[in-house]
Amino acid sequence: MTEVEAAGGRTIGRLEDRRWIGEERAAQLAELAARVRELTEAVVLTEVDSAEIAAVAEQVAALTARLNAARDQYPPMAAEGTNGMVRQLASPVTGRINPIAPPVTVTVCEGGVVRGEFTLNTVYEGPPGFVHGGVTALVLDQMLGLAAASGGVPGLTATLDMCYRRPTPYGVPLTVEARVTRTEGRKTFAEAHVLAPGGKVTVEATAMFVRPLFQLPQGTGASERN
Ligand SMILES: CCCCCCCC/C=C\CCCCCCCC(=O)SCCNC(=O)CCNC(=O)[C@H](O)C(C)(C)COP(=O)(O)OP(=O)(O)OC[C@H]1O[C@@H](n2cnc3c(N)ncnc32)[C@H](O)[C@@H]1OP(=O)(O)O
Repeated sequence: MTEVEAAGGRTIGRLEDRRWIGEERAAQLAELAARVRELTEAVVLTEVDSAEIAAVAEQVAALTARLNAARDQYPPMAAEGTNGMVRQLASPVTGRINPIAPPVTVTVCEGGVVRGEFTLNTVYEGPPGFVHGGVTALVLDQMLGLAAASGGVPGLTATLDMCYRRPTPYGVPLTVEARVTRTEGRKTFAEAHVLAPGGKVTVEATAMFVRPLFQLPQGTGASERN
């Protein structure tokens, strides 16, 4: 596969530089990421005393050092999913090995709808009691991009327009649905929304993706499962 370069010659990614990891290791890292997500929320919510906070900080630093004993400079990929798309295991949205990803579980449905299921915890709070709007924008951008990749032309986000209808609650199951509305040459237009329990739309988004002129690696993107 050829090197992928952005305008100006900056290398943005070479799939052959990535480690390709199997199901067993991906599942093990996903388990670790799940524990780190719990840790992250515990940090935000803890009420233990300051001596205990200092002791835990020391232990966490030691654990980080253990993981860094052998580390790569790029996140790993996993073997191809269906649709011939590479699974970006460390996506900040769908990547189950990435502790900052909720993660969103994605399904490509009949009729070109790409559906994501996820729950956000208190770590993602924006206005008190509700999800940060930048977090729903992140999720919507990814889902719109996946819709473009699976039903249109894969590309980079050129525009992303958000419309926040209602506050999005955290701690409850949320659904996001995205689909392509049209394609024009290198441009793919898509729309998406977030649904709270009961089916109320909380956020709507539209986006345009442009296939860049530099060569994209075959199958770059994420599949319907990570
Ligand atoms: C190793 C990875 C490789 C990439 C993998 C992609 C595959 C995806 C697969 C799976 C998806 C997974 C999910 C991902 C979801 C998350 C996506 C992100 O987070 S993307 C990061 C944020 N976005 C950027 O960083 C873009 C920065 N911008 C650019 O790089 C350029 O501006 C780009 C590529 C968008 C367009 O640049 P030009 O030089 O190729 O094209 P020009 O000639 O400027 O525009 C082409 C047409 O588009 C219009 N256009 C471009 N930008 C526009 C804009 N902002 N507003 C309106 N129109 C725009 C132009 O007017 C033109 O239209 P006319 O052909 O004349 O009709």
